Amino acid sequence: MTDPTRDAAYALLHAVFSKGRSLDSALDSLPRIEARDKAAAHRLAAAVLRHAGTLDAVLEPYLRREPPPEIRTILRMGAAGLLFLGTPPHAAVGTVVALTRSKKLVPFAGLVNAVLRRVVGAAPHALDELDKPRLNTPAWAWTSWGKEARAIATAHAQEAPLDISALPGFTPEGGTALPTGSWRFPAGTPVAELPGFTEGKVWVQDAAAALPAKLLAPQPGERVLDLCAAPGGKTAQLCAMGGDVTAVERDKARMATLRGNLDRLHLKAELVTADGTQWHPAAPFSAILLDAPCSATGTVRRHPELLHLRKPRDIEAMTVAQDALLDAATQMLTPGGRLIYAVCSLQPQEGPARIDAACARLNLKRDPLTLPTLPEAVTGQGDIRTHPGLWAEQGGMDGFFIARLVRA
Ligand SMILES: C[S@@+](CC[C@H](N)C(=O)[O-])C[C@H]1O[C@@H](n2cnc3c(N)ncnc32)[C@H](O)[C@@H]1O
Repeated sequence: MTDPTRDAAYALLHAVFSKGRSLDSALDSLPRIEARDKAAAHRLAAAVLRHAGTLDAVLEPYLRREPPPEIRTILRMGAAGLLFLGTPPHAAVGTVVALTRSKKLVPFAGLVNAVLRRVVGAAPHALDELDKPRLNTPAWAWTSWGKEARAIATAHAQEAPLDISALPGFTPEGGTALPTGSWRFPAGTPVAELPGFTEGKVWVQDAAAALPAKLLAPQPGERVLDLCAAPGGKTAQLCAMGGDVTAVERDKARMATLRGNLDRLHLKAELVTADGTQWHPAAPFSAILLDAPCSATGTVRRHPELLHLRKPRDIEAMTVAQDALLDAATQMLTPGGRLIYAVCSLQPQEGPARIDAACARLNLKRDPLTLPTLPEAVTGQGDIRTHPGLWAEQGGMDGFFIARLVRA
């Protein structure tokens, strides 16, 4: 017998590995199945993506030659069930052998059965000697993360907690108050069950993602530009702080999501659907938030497919877009005005290197930041760099790079 969970998990992994799709978009296009099966399939696919390097190292001694990619996926699924999800051996092996047959890979069913039975035998100590963080991280990413690489990669083994931001004056019951002002709930908490969600008092936003708008600190009534705005977590913060916010977003569908999010929170901003590198405001702004598109390597805990899909050349391509947006934002800034640049990336090319280049090319200078509630995130240059290994005991946080610039 095959089962709906294994079928759906295989479909998710096929979409990621063979079609380069994100896990979220693959989940959206699954055929209709029970919510419980869908959640279990998501958990299994995410475990394979998070631990793929470790799973391959466990399987390696039992494979005489490279199996077809479909069989490697099936073996990883069986081993992930056994080693990371506590699936009983007969179920972990039996279901993926049945899956192998149902995918018309019958000649490999014996191999899958034999290899996974060896893993069952080795299971109690199969992971003991392995350098799991290193095995699960591509070499280019590990090298680029410098001395924090091990802490970051270790944190990637866990699902991220659910953080929220709340409107001023609202206290989300049952949440843990974080020093930076966000509220934390355990991973897997259903969003609709969050206190204040249906009343439009809170929105989902990682603790690190909440920092850029706080660091821009708009004055009540100040005209503020949010240049890459959707889905609008930071727009909501800027509005809630009393800013007179203009939110620009290029993608129509994402702008519709932003509009829905602001409506739910009863917040108002001027919404402009436009390419931020082409749009010209009627008057310049004294405060701009540029939360630029990026490789998103700071969000691997939430999107474990990212390290399988991203390649170094994608990061180079992002820096071109980031420079163009920095050029455009500078043109929209009043003399003496401040610009917060943020990316949810751990890659130095998308962070400090973009700011060094902007200061050399444009009429801008770095204005060093302080962050008394998270001093360990402040770099020697006065930028902020968070990563999932910070506050590790409390569940970590997304990786963000944030810099403040002023126009001379
Ligand atoms: C990192 S996300 C922004 C997240 C958002 N600030 C928030 O807190 O919810 C980057 C956004 O920039 C948009 N974008 C990318 N290039 C753009 C451009 N040239 N002009 C305007 N928006 C752009 C993307 O569609 C995406 O929605």
